[in-house]
Amino acid sequence: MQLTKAEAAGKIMVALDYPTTDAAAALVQALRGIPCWLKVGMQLYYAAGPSFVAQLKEQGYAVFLDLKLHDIPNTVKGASEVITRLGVDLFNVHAAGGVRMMEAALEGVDRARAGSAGGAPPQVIGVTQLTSTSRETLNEEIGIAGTVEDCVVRYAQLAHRAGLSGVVASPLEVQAVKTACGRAFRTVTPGIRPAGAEAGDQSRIMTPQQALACGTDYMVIGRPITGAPDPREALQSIIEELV
Ligand SMILES: O=c1ccn([C@@H]2O[C@H](COP(=O)(O)O)[C@@H](O)[C@H]2O)c(=O)[nH]1
Repeated sequence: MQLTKAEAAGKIMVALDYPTTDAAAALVQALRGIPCWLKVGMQLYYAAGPSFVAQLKEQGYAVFLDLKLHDIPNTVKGASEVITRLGVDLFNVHAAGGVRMMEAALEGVDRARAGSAGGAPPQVIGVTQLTSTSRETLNEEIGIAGTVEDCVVRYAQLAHRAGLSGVVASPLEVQAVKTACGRAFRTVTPGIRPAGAEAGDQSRIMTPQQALACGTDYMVIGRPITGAPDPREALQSIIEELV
């Protein structure tokens, strides 16, 4: 599939993993005009809170709030209701919480929407196995037998059954997830490393080009951009690789 630069940028979610609003705002400023998504994870959200999310939305960005909810259904429902009111485009819950918990997240979205003036609801996706998890960790520490792919597909099927829009998985599992849950079921893939970049704590990785060839819908990319001497240039060169 031939992508335009704007389409390629729209597949990239830049992970704003920073400890302060100022540091995150500086990165956002550096990327100005590139129509990528922005991902706010735990570190930045705990530091900056809802007001920073609101600022990103005011600037016109599509925002993925990556808080990975995992609690009893009633608590997840309440948190999802509040998150929906923030106006984010996408948020996630752990598929390991089970079907009922994931359904509760969607009920929270519906409850927020019932009292609102409208606008598109956020999509909710399920985290399968973290991209830092290797087969050894899965089998020997966590105690789940079988391959990582088997486990990811099982969790994806639970998320699908609950009615979620897709999952977070590594690009290595995209094809298996699509086969099991259908092409419309979204895959959001961290574990992206341009050729030569350090894997760091990520275990299941692919280059942006490989991930695109596997059919990923969105690529989450943090340190290869945020840790680069020129983050804007780093993002642009990834986009060039995809067109
Ligand atoms: O399985 C998962 C789920 C979430 N993440 C998040 O994605 C980014 C990846 O950052 P890099 O610097 O490109 O490794 C980060 O915010 C994680 O919290 C993930 O990596 N794996």
